Parts: sequence; structure tokens; C-alpha cells
Amino acid sequence: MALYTPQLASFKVPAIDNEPMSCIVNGKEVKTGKLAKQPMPATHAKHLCTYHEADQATVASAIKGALAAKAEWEAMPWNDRAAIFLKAADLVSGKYRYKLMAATMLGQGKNAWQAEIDAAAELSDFFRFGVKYVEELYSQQPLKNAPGAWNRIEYRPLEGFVLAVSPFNFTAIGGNLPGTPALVGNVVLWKPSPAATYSNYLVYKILEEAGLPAGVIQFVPGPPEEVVGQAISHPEFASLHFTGSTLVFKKLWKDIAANLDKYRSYPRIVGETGGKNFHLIHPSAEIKNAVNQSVRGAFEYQGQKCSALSRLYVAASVWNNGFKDQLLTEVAKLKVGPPTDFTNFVGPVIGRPAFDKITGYIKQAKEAGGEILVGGGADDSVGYFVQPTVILTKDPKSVTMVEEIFGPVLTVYVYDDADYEKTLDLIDTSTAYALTGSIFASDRKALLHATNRLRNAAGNVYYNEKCTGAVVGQQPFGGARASGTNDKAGSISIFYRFVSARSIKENFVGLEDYLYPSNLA
Ligand SMILES: NC(=O)c1ccc[n+]([C@@H]2O[C@H](COP(=O)([O-])OP(=O)(O)OC[C@H]3O[C@@H](n4cnc5c(N)ncnc54)[C@H](O)[C@@H]3O)[C@@H](O)[C@H]2O)c1
Ligand SMILES: N[C@@H](CCC=O)C(=O)O
Repeated sequence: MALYTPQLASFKVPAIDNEPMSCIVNGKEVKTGKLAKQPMPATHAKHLCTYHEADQATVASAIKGALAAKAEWEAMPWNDRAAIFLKAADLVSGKYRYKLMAATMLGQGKNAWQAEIDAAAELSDFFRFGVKYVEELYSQQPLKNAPGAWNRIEYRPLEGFVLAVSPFNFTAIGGNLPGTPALVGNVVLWKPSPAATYSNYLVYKILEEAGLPAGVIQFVPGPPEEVVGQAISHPEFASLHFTGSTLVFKKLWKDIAANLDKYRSYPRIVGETGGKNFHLIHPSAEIKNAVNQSVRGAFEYQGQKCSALSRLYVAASVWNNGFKDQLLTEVAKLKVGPPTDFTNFVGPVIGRPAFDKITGYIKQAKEAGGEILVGGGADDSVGYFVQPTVILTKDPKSVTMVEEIFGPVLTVYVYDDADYEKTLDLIDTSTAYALTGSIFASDRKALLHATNRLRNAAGNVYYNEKCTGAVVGQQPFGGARASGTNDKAGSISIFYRFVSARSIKENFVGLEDYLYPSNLA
């Protein structure tokens, strides 16, 4: 999909305060007694909407309704199921493009460019490429048939229901987590993030307008522990499709294990989680490109991408010969403010807890001897704004080089050119994560050497390009170690996790005798 359409220049973000919104169970809005607000990060004084949260009875009825919708959804011809998602993709990139973008800008604090990448381009790509991948999956059939026999594979949806638990930071991931299992015939209970409820609600409404039958996806915003806990302890729970923090994913995995004896099948657990992503700047790197890519990688969407650049390893020869000056000059120029002013590059972070956590890390880094080279400030008087911050550390294992911050904070470690091999070891071993990383070098041997040495340090690797911005269909996305199950969103691989294949052999030739030739001697 083409990005940044000309109309965007005159795009007026519509007012979307107080849109009606609630849980949607069996296609109907459910008004419960429990109300919640999604705060607006750029103003925090207002809110986008008040919505009804799922209570226990709502979750129970959503699960029951999903299971009731299952037989018909499974039996729907593939072409009809595919048509719904293709229609939804057209609505996302067409009729609802600006509304989705506005919801993502105001509700999640993205600037217009980032909102278009996410809510329009990536979401419609997930749906369109999803259809292509499922076509490919279904057409994968045994290559061999013995004479008189026919083999085939049926890609059944899972027995029971899938639980999709989505993060705040990508509207597209919100749509993809329930969309992927639903596309292959599953029914899904979708618990969105409380910080992205409005945009996610719109995604649900778009699927509904595209023809998704009532009950196939149940939209149940609500208190995370309660809603998720209730779903996980249900005997028909079949799978978790999660994206979010490592801590929460590990907890949910343990909760699932504790309930294992209740389930009919071993649940499929798919989780894409945190990152501590790196740029490695080799002595042969082209400086201007490495600087610009680092600025985008670290500060786009306030560093609130799982893939955001967070630890930067720069050769001393490069750092002292222009890299440092260019980096600091560019970061100091970044304009910070609400996304409604299109000249702002950096917007608000998602909310009070994120603001406190990020500023807490900056404080810790200072106390541990880190030098703030630029930024370091923050302002929560109106909205949650953290200045883009660059910290220089002499300790490559200091806290901001190791832990996920999820904010506009970049820590730099300058290595002696002679210590290149040691630096590769540091990158590989100093964090628990392995999501994304980039190597900047004009020496091709150096690129290949680092790629081999860092084989398990990232699921997505880039050469001379920032470590964010994976595109559906081009760079399948995900990481291993503490970063997730690496099932690769935006590729065919993920669909295997939500089907349970059945092999069927049909015999056309009757057996004349049960004895083997060896028995006849
Ligand atoms: N690897 C990836 O593809 C990827 C993509 C996007 C975001 N992320 C990660 O997501 C995190 C940021 O998103 P977030 O702040 O929404 O994450 P989060 O873990 O706080 O929340 C994710 C989801 O889990 C729910 N949740 C939170 N606590 C829960 C609990 N105790 N029990 C049950 N459910 C609970 C939330 O309501 C939300 O729906 C970062 O760590 C980021 O790296 C990873
Ligand atoms: N597609 C995104 C990953 C989503 C993480 O939050 C990227 O590569 O930047």
C-alpha cells in the first residue's frame, strides 16, 4: 500500500471523544456495570471514550457464543472466509483509513506517518497477505501417492477457542492477533490492551462490516488478569496468541501449565515479546546513514516499538570522527509534541506508568555514572512527554544497556576498534532478548562475520538499515530467547500454529490376502 497519501497533508484529525463503545459479544454491544476510560496520552486530561468492560458473566457468555459459532465458521468455504478478510483489508486502506489513523494518533500517540504505517498499511497487509499464505498452506499436500491410494492433508482449526491478548503499540497487531487464527477457521476471544481499546474496537467493527459472522471474534476489553485468567482456566481453551511484555507472557505460560490437566489438547502458545535491540557500528560504516538510521530506529514512535533501537555499539574511530557530533545534533533537533501538530516527530509515551518507568531508567543511568549527552528531561504537565535522550555509558552491562525501557532512550557504548570481537560477544550475551539488530559496515566481510557471530542474537537482522520497520510479506517478524516463540508474524509460518493437521489416506484397491509374501515360503 502506498504510504503518505497527498491528502494526508490536509488531513484534519477528527474529534473522536466519547464515541460509544463496549464489549461485543455475539455481534452485540454488551453494556456491563463496569466502566473504564482509555486515556489520551497527549493530553491525559481528556479521554477518548468511556467503555463497558467485560465482567465474569460477559466473558463466560463470550466463550459460549464463540464455541456456538465454531461449526458454521469452520464449515464456511475457504473462498468466502478469504473474501471477508480481503474486504476488511479494503475497508482498512480505503473507507476507514483516516478514522483508524486518527484513533491511533490520538489514542496511542503516533504521529501521522507512523499511524499510517501501522493502522492503514500494516493492518491491511496482514489481512491480504494472510489470505495468500493460507491459500499456500491449504495447497501443501503430500507429493507421493502409492498406486491405488490417494493422500491428502486437512488443515483443521484447533478444537476449542483461541485467546488473543494484544499490546497497545500497534493497531495492526491488535487486528492480526485475532485475525490470524480466525482466518484458518478458529473462533477467538480477543482481549485488547486498555490503552488501545478505541482503535481496536474500530478494527472489530470493520471486520463486522466486511461480513465476519457474529461470535467468530468476541471483543472483550476488561481487567487483564480477570479476563485472561477466566479464559485460560476454561476447559475449551486451545491456544494463546499473545504479543506484549516478556514478564506477562512468562506468567501466562506458567498459568497455562498449571491448568494443563483441564484441557482437551496441549494448548498452542504463541507469544512475541520484548526486545533490547542493537545497532553495531563497524569502523567501515558510512556515518551519515548510520546516524540517520539510528535516530529513526531509537526515536520513532518514542521508542515504543518492540524492535526499537536501545543499545548502540560504536567503534571509537567512528564515534570520534563525526558520528557523535552528528547524532547529538540530530537528536537535539527532534521536535516533541502532540501528534495533532504534524511537524512533531516525537509524541507522548503511552501513559503514566510508562512515563514513570522511562524517567526512572534515566535517573538510574545517571546515578550509575551514565552521561546524558542530550535530552534527559520530561514533562507530564499536559500529556506524557519524554525528551529523546542519549546516554553514554562506560559499562556495557549497565541497566539501560540490558533491560527493555520501551521509551525514547538510547544508550551508547563506544568500543575500542581493537575490541571488535569482544563487542560481538557482549552483544550476544549481555541481554536476555533476541529480537532485532542491525550491522552497519561497508566492508562486506565484516557484515557476514558479525552475522555469523550473532546468529542467535536476533530474529530480524538488518544491514545498513535501522532495526525497526519490518514489513509484512518482506521481513517475517519475531525473535527467540526472551523475545518470544519466533513464529514469525507476517509469514506463512504463523498459520501452522493455529491448525491441527489431519492426514487422510484413501485406498481404492481391495486387499486380496492378509498374508505377506514372506509368509508363503
Ligand atoms: N515481539 C513483538 O512482536 C512485539 C510487538 C509489539 C509489542 N511487543 C512488546 O509488548 C510490550 C509493550 O506492550 P504492552 O505494554 O501492551 O505490554 P503488556 O505486557 O503490558 O500488555 C500486553 C497485553 O497483556 C495484557 N496483560 C497485562 N498484564 C496482564 C496480566 N497480568 N494478566 C493477563 N494479561 C495481562 C494487557 O492488558 C495487554 O492486552 C513490550 O514489551 C514490547 O516489546 C512485542
Ligand atoms: N513491525 C514492527 C514490529 C512491531 C513491534 O512493536 C517493526 O519491525 O518495527
